[in-house]
Amino acid sequence: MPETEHLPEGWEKRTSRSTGMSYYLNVHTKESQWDQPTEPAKKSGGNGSSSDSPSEVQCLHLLVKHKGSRRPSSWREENITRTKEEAQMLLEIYRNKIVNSEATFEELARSYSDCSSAKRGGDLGKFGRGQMQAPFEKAAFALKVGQLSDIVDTDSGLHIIIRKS
Ligand SMILES: O=C(O)CN(Cc1ccccc1)C(=O)c1nc(-c2ccccc2)[nH]c1C(=O)O
Repeated sequence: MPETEHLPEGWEKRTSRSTGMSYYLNVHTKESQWDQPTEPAKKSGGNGSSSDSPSEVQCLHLLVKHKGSRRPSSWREENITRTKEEAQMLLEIYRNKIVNSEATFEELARSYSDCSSAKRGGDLGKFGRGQMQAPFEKAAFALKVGQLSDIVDTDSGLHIIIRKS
């Protein structure tokens, strides 16, 4: 049930089922955002595209590499020897902690991601189509704002992704 609070016209406060984090839904365009709105909700998509197919997304990710990764090395471990199955098990543990609100995505990415973005809590910033490996792009652009992905397999390793905007 959407929570109500003193919001500008056309906005509803929602809570992400996967992370428990609050976000704001524009009831006209169905676009959503993390930041509390200060202006009335616009009645049409910003660049003409609906939120169903955004031109760019902003995501965090947590990468767990394995011995079959294209570059089995990271800031955490010079020579990564874990198997792909072990990487899968680790990510399932991390994902469950996030879903159960035992830890935040950022905390776990900062500690355990094998990507250089770990130091930014896994933040990749905004990216458009054609910038990331295909499986990563497909998963990221399929997410709603606030949604946590299943485990995604790329040449770099195994990932979980959360969409911020
Ligand atoms: O795949 C490779 O041959 C090497 N890479 C690519 C890379 C290496 C350094 C910085 C960014 C990307 C990685 O393994 C890698 N991929 C990523 C990645 C993959 C998908 C989405 C975002 C980042 N991060 C890293 C990293 O070391 O930090």
